[in-house]
Amino acid sequence: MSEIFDVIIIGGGTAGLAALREVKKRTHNFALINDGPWGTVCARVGCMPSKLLIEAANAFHHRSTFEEFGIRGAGLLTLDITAVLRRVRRLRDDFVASTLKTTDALGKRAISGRARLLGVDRLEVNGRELRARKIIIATGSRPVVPARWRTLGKQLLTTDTLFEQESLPSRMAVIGLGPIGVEMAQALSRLGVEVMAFGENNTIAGLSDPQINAVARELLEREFPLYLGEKADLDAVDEGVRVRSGATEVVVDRVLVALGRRPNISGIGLETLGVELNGQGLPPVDPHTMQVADLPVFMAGDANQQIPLLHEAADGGHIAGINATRPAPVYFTRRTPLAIVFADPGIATVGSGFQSLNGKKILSGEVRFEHQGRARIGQRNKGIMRLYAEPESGRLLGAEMCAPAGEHMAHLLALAIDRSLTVRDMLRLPFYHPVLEEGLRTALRDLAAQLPPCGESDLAACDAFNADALD
Ligand SMILES: Cc1cc2nc3c(=O)[nH]c(=O)nc-3n(C[C@H](O)[C@H](O)[C@H](O)COP(=O)(O)OP(=O)(O)OC[C@H]3O[C@@H](n4cnc5c(N)ncnc54)[C@H](O)[C@@H]3O)c2cc1C
Ligand SMILES: NC(=O)c1ccc[n+]([C@@H]2O[C@H](COP(=O)([O-])OP(=O)(O)OC[C@H]3O[C@@H](n4cnc5c(N)ncnc54)[C@H](O)[C@@H]3O)[C@@H](O)[C@H]2O)c1
Repeated sequence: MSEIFDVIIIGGGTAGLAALREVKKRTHNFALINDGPWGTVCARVGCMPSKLLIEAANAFHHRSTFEEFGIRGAGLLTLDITAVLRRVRRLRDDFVASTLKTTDALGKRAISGRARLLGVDRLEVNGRELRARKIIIATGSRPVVPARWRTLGKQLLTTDTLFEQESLPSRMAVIGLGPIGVEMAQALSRLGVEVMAFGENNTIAGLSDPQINAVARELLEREFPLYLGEKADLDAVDEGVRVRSGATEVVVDRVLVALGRRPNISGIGLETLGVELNGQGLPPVDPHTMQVADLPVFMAGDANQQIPLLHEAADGGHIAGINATRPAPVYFTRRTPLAIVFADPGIATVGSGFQSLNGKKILSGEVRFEHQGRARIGQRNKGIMRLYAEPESGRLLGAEMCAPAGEHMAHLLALAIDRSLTVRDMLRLPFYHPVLEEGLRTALRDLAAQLPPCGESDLAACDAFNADALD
């Protein structure tokens, strides 16, 4: 007779750990199975090491503002790239260790091995069959690398291998300009690598508003060339790797491939669940319960390909963990959409992005940061933010931006959208002076000018001075 667990979680990443946190509260009869290294993609090879590299790159890049501030000698500063990468790994190891505390404490209930489903209540791992009343699939995702490109060997990097490098080459191509490509291309360029970036689409970093995209492109192009609108292809040549994209052909030392990520579902036996799988081999998953069809099976995190972001993986795992330990699933309302790309200026989409409002009647308000007072003070006066609102009510619906302090502005806007605040509600809030958020207020005023006027006794009607020092 094989063992019967209340819950088996497959995948010890962020979604799996979030599920575990909930499952543990309700039963001790569970198992967590993880294939490959423990420690989560986020901490090992994702969010954390990428942000570590970006911070070092931006710190070095700030020397370009020193002369204007009156600080001399910036040209004498040098970069010890080996030390930069060593720090990335040192802090990365610390972050990984923080996640291992949870799984190390599980003892025999943490199983290292590759799980394969045998049905809705059975799976196989390390040649052993386990049974479970409920199963949570949280197997994450991995970088897409075309089979033909794999022959490039060590000349081809992904974010799985980038942070393990001891040094960086002189010339690199970054292929794919989604969030990963944009973040890493800018960081590598700021760390002194000659970067050439290729994207098959004309839009970058997940943006959909053409005006924001145009500004983001223009700002990045000041730092390194972007070749957009054509699929890139690679070949090994004597001098390195040849990248071809439309009429462009360049030879580089190494290539960072950032073509997207694919759910880890091949060979895990989803076909044994007895539900129809879509073209990508995925079963139907309710984003409010994380349940797979009406089965005692749940699927969370990057594995279900719904919203491949850390906080969404954590939420999905949380929901799956609760629902896998209840007789009937609870329906959860998901958070206001928020996606941030840690470029400089910061790129973000909040609430409904421009594309999702396509065809709907909306008002848009805009600010450009060239003349914004605080941004000029800090030499950060680049970028644009556009807000979208409902014409009748003035309710904020969404925003896209490539703006200084974009990650913080995006959170403020997410709060406003989540609370269904209107443009006037927001203009009634305090804006300290001089702060970058006054730029956000300018965009709100742009929207307010398109709405029916409010009364004189309402501070929301407070106009701009049209003076850089005061707005
Ligand atoms: C470079 C990079 C930067 C990122 N930056 C950000 C960011 O700044 N902000 C943000 O929100 N998101 C970011 N992300 C995305 C974020 O990291 C992911 O959305 C998140 O880590 C997904 O967590 P998960 O639990 O679904 O998967 P994972 O953490 O990948 O966990 C899945 C686990 O399941 C294991 N597994 C797979 N198959 C099996 C099997 N058959 N049996 C047992 N175990 C299996 C895997 O080995 C893995 O350990 C970034 C991602 C990358 C790659
Ligand atoms: N800051 C963040 O929140 C953050 C950072 C990094 C990653 N992530 C998450 O990780 C996921 C994966 O990121 P990603 O940037 O790898 O994927 P992505 O799918 O967003 O972007 C990949 C891009 O590569 C392009 N591409 C594909 N083949 C190509 C080719 N041959 N030549 C040129 N371009 C090609 C695609 O058109 C696409 O635009 C994202 O969806 C995101 O959710 C988030």
